[in-house]
Amino acid sequence: MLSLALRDLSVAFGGVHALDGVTLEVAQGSLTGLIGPNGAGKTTLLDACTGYVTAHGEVRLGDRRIDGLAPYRRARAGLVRTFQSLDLFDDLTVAENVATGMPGEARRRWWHQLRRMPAADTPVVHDLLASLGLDSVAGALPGSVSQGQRALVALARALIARPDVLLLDEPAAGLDSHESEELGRRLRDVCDRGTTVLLVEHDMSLVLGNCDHVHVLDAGKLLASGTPAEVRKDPAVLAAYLGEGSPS
Ligand SMILES: Nc1ncnc2c1ncn2[C@@H]1O[C@H](COP(=O)(O)OP(=O)(O)OP(=O)(O)O)[C@@H](O)[C@H]1O
Repeated sequence: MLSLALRDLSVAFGGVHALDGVTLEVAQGSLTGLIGPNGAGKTTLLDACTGYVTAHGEVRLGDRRIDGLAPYRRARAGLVRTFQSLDLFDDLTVAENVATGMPGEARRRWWHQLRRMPAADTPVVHDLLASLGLDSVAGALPGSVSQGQRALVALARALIARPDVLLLDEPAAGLDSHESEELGRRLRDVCDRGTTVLLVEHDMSLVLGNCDHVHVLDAGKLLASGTPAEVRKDPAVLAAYLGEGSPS
C-alpha cells in the first residue's frame, strides 16, 4: 500500500492546457475521488500519472519518483489503471480476461509449476473472482454477463497485478444505480484489503457516498479538495458544476 503524490503536473495539447500545475495527494490506503465537469482534465491526469502523455512535473509513488519511467515500468512499480472503455476480450471467458492482467512472470510460474495449468484456472484468479462476487460467471463470456459484472471483471483484471495504487477511469459508466452501489461496496473492500484507489467518476452518488477524500478539477486546475461533505458545499465547486448538475 503506497500513496500517490503529484506536484505541479502539467500537460498541454498544442494550445490547450489540459492540466495546469496540479498538486495533490492520494493518501495511502484511501479511496479518493477525482471529479470535475467534462473536459476538466481528469483522464489526462490519469494519462500523465501512468505515462501515456508527455507531462511536466512530479509523480511519486510512496517515496519513489516515477515520472521518468516508461508506462510498463510504472505498472511494475505498483501503479495500475483501467480505461473508460472496459476493453474486455469478447472471445475469452471472464476468468481468462482476468488472467490476462497477471504479470507475465506470475503467469509463467503457474504454467510451469502446475503442469501447464492455464493461468485462468489458478487459485489466485478464482480467489479474486470470488472476492468480487464473480465466481459464478468465471466460465462465461463477457457478452453474456451484466454491465455491472463486466465493470467488476475490468476491476479484477487490474487487481490481479496486485497494484499498490489503482487508478480507475469512470468504472460506473453505463451502470444502473444498484450496480453502482455494488461497485461502491466492492471498491471500499478493495481499499480495506490494502490498495490505494483514485476514482475518476461522473457518478456523484458513487464518489460522494464512498470516498474518504475528493479532489475537484476544473479547466485543468485543482479547484477544491476535501471530504465529500466539504466538497458538496464548496461554492467554487457548485459554480463549476452549474449547467452540468450540482454534485449534491
Ligand atoms: N489527445 C488530445 N489532443 C488534444 N486535446 C486533448 C487530447 N486529450 C484531451 N484533450 C483536451 O484536454 C482537455 C481535458 O480532457 P480530458 O479528457 O482529460 O477531460 P475529462 O475531465 O476526462 O473529461 P470527461 O469527463 O469528458 O471524460 C479537454 O479540453 C480535451 O479536449
